[in-house]
Amino acid sequence: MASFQSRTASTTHLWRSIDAFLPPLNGRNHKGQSGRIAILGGSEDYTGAPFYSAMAALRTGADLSHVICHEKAGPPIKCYSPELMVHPVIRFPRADEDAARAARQQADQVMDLLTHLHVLVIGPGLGQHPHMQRVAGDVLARVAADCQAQAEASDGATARPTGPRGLVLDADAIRLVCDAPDVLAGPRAPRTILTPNANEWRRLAQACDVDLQAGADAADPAPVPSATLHALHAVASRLNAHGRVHILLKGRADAIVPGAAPQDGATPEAAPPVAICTTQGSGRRCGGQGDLLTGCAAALLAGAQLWEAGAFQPPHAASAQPQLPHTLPLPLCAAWGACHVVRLANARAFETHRRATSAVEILNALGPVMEDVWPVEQAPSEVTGVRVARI
Ligand SMILES: NC(=O)C1=CN([C@@H]2O[C@H](COP(=O)(O)OP(=O)(O)OC[C@H]3O[C@@H](n4cnc5c(N)ncnc54)[C@H](O)[C@@H]3O)[C@@H](O)[C@H]2O)[C@@H](O)CC1
Ligand SMILES: Nc1ncnc2c1ncn2[C@@H]1O[C@H](COP(=O)(O)OP(=O)(O)OP(=O)(O)O)[C@@H](O)[C@H]1O
Repeated sequence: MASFQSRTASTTHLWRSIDAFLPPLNGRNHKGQSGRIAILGGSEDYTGAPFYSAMAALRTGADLSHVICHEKAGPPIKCYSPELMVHPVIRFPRADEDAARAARQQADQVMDLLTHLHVLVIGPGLGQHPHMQRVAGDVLARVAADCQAQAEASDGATARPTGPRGLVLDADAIRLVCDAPDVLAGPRAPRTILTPNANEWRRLAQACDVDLQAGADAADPAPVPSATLHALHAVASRLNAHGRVHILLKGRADAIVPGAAPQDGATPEAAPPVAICTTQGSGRRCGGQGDLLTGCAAALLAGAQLWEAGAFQPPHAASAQPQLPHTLPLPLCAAWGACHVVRLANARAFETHRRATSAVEILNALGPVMEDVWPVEQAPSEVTGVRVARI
């Protein structure tokens, strides 16, 4: 197998791109304009995962965070935080009910909740119960089809999208893609970031008929071996040949690779950009960290897509919206940014909590880390000035 021709995006370029598309906090935008996120997950067994994901989205700067979950997961998640909007609309069908019909009806309810949202995360705590998988699979297929249809309808017109145009798929939602590898194949499919861990990656590669042993070289000194990057590109391209799907493989170094059809005779500059995140975390590897990553990625992807749509009021009344300094794919930047801040938050939480570090401490470190990495710019005088009116 030929070695994979890719170019690694520089950290500075990734950082600057995120700096440009992070929603400005200048008092000129209204609630929801900095990102409306939903998490579809949360089952009888797993209620922490969607909580971590939804809260991480808020801590990364999204305005509104919804959790759409199983009816038995709703009450505990509501008790964890008053900040989340929790919709426990999934319930197991009764014995006398047609299971497929019940799943379709519940997927209808979910679709209604997704109207006007920017990014949907599917997977945290979803579990493998056939009914949860069926509802989530139905929603995934419909979001993908709606996004494609809306994009086609708005070609040459100004029609506005009504559902999420970005997806983050994790954990048991990756099974949905393994079961239906064509679900995201459209040229205008939602921009999607898949975030498999090592197990999920093996399953996904197998479903896409990509051999992880091909070209493997145990002596490859790179943080992410060339053969792995090649396989990531092959899987992402199998899922979508138009560059709409990115895979973020989590591990000692995180690799983010876009899919696209390789071009014959492409110059090195035209090679697909990949992002590698080796930011120092800590040795602590507690459950829930992947869930935090999904929420961060969703918030950043929402910001990127809103920036692209020109949705933000510029920082100052007379200024224009900042331009992206580099032409890196937006999901690549969002995914790298999420890896970077979650690793930094892990390290920061570990400084205090050491062996007791858990996902909640990492969540609490996210805000300070965001401020360290992308400080909120000095607000203009029109919003900082305090005037006391004397009557
Ligand atoms: N508090 C919560 O509610 C949490 C719920 N979670 C949910 O739990 C469900 C199942 O997650 P699991 O963590 O069991 O499934 P995984 O597929 O992540 O792990 C299954 C097994 O593989 C092992 N494993 C994990 N990462 C590995 C790696 N890099 N290399 C080698 N082996 C590895 C694990 O030790 C485990 O025994 C998902 O729905 C997930 O969303 C998790 O996200 C953790 C937190
Ligand atoms: N060996 C490692 N060293 C350093 N960081 C790691 C390592 N493995 C994973 N990470 C980081 O932890 C984060 C979550 O990855 P992880 O593999 O734990 O996901 P997960 O198994 O899906 O998590 P969850 O417990 O939420 O289901 C990623 O951002 C990754 O950067």
